[in-house]
Amino acid sequence: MSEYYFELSVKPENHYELFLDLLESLTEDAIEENEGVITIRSEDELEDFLEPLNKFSKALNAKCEINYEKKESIDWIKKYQDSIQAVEVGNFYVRPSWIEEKKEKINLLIDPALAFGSGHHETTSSCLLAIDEFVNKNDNLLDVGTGSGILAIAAAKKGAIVDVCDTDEICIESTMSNFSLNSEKIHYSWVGSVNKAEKKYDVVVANIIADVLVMIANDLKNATKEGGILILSGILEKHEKRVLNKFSDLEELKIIHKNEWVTMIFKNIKGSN
Ligand SMILES: C[S@@+](CC[C@H](N)C(=O)[O-])C[C@H]1O[C@@H](n2cnc3c(N)ncnc32)[C@H](O)[C@@H]1O
Repeated sequence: MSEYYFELSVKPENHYELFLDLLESLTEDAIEENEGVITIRSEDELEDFLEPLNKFSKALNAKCEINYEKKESIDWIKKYQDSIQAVEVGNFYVRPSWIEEKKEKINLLIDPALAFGSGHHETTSSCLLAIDEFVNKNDNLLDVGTGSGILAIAAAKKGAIVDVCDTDEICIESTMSNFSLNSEKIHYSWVGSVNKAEKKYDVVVANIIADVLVMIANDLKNATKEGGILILSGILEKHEKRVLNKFSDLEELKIIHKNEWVTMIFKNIKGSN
């Protein structure tokens, strides 16, 4: 891509079609027509067009505004990539593929796609901190509402055996591709929710909104082993009490507040609801 391009714009007050015909005969570059202005952009200089245009205007006795500029090119892909930053959360470093790894961190490679979960949101980063603290090697973990798969990948990097589910099929596809980007394996995945879980887990993590967490509370507890850990997030402070009440039969281990978002970590002391 060149550093510069050239832009010629022509705004005839009359004989618009004749000017358009002339420019079409002069160039093979694309011509843009917008509100009476004809514009040509090219990586090649367009200076040679000025003389014929001026002569044409004179011959027609037409009034015509002509502007010619050299402009700096914008690398849109680079601009987009620069707008996406890596984020450090505890021992994790979440980064897109075009940002260099940090050798001293647990790198999570997540390329931004359609699914939620880049690590920048407070709920995701709080869950990452909880995973770092409460997930151990060989734990069986279920990520409910996996989105991009970021939490499941973090757990897999800590040596957990991970299952994922999401009600949105696109998220499962996105999770699969992010797992292969990270050279990690999903043990089992399904489209749907926690009610379809076929076993109990050492750790269940669910970063979904408060209303849904309350609605599926019994299924979340059922999927967590006795003595297992349940990590809940996606809860706005105004819903904190309601969610705490719904899970009051569990032992509260930790509550993380980040801005207006709350993340709760419980131990399942009964093994079921
Ligand atoms: C806020 S995103 C969380 C993504 C990722 N786990 C993270 O922490 O960044 C919530 C995800 O939950 C999914 N979801 C919503 N309701 C669900 C339900 N009842 N069961 C399972 N997944 C659900 C959504 O499709 C979405 O991908």
